[in-house]
Amino acid sequence: MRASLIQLSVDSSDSADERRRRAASLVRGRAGDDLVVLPELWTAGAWAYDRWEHDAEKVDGPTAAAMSAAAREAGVWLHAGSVVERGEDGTLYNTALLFDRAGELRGRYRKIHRYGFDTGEATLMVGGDDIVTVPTDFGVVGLAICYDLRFPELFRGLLDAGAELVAVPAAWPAARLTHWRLLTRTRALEEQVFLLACCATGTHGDMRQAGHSVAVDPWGTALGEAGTAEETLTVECDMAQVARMRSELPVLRDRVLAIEAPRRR
Ligand SMILES: NC(=O)CCC(=O)C(=O)O
Repeated sequence: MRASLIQLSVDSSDSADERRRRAASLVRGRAGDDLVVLPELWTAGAWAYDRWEHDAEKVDGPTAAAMSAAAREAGVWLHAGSVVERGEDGTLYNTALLFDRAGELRGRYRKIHRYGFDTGEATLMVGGDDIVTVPTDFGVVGLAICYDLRFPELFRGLLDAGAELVAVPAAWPAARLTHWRLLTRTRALEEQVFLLACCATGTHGDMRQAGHSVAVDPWGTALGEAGTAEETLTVECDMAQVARMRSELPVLRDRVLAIEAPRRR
């Protein structure tokens, strides 16, 4: 299985329309890949809160239309990162979209954990409720977004729902690159999944993005890691490695599901 992570630059110097055109053209250039992944909120900008009301769109809005067409033209599964979704009642969500090779929307995940500690996303958006996995022709894909990386219970839920690969679009700040590196490897290793984490680069909302998109295998080894410029990282994933590792190092079998709280003396 061949996957590409398109590490887009999301910079205050260009517009959502320009980025949409650029992303569509980069996706069309990935014919022959099985899966292509884009970053979090790459149209509006994950840290450009002042753009969200303006750039919010319905789940079948302009980003979905452009990405569906690009997926179909390239014949790839496309994880189109996430968009600022405007729900039926006007509520905003951070929503990831997964299209199949025919451009059909096959997965939609509303980010469960909102970043901001009572500011930004945590106040402007509503969190989702559902764990989402999608069967594909190369394995079961689980969906998570950026800050979700800090919550292992979501990844355990994705594992229990059958995930063999988790795609994580992100807009992680450069200042916390150490956390990004640790968490991406750890989530892949603990769930014994491939983890494809596609981060934005560039600066918007005064926040410099980390870049360093990474593909990690179930052993916790990075198959490839991007730098800090806009670039496409392409890796080969041997999906059979998931079953092999789960059988050769069967730690998941040793889970104790009901751990009692320690007794106080
Ligand atoms: N966009 C995000 O979810 C940011 C997460 C973040 O900055 C962090 O967890 O640290």
